[in-house]
Amino acid sequence: MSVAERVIHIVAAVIRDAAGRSLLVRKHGAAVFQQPGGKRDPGDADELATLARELHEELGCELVRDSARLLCHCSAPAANEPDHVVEAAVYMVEVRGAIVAQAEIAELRWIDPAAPDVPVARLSREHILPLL
Ligand SMILES: Nc1nc2c([nH]c(=O)n2[C@H]2C[C@H](O)[C@@H](COP(=O)(O)OP(=O)(O)OP(=O)(O)O)O2)c(=O)[nH]1
Repeated sequence: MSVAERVIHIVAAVIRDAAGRSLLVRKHGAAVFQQPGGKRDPGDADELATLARELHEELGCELVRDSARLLCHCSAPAANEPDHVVEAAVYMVEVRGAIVAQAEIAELRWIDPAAPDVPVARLSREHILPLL
C-alpha cells in the first residue's frame, strides 16, 4: 500500500448544544466516539455536500449550510482503520430537525469538550475538542 492509500480524507462536524456540549457518535463495531462526518464521495460537489450527506445518513438531520464555519484542518491515526491516517476538514455547524441515531450509528453522546466521559478517537481528543 502506498503512503497516499493510507491517508483517509474526511469532512467532520462539530455540533454544539446551548450548554456548550458537543455531539459525538460511535459507529457499530467501533470502540471510540468520533465527530459525525465521513469520507468524501466522488458525487459530492464540495466538502459541505459531503457533510450534509453524512449528517443525514448518521443523524437524520439537515445541515444548515450557511451556518458552517471552518474550524481547522487536522490529522491523526485513524480510529477504525489500522495503519491509516485520517486528514480532516472540520466545520462548526448548525443542523435542522431531530437528531436521531441512524442505522450505522451504535450510540450518540453529548459530551463536555473539556471532560469527555466516553473514550474518544485521537483526532477529536487531541485536535478538535481542545479548540472548543
Ligand atoms: N467520521 C469520522 N471519522 C473519523 C474521525 N476520527 C477518525 O479517526 N476517523 C476515522 C474512522 C475511520 O477509520 C475513518 C472514516 O470514517 P467513517 O467510517 O466515518 O467514514 P465513512 O462513513 O465515509 O466510511 P464508510 O463506512 O463508507 O467506509 O476515519 C472522526 O472524528 N470522524
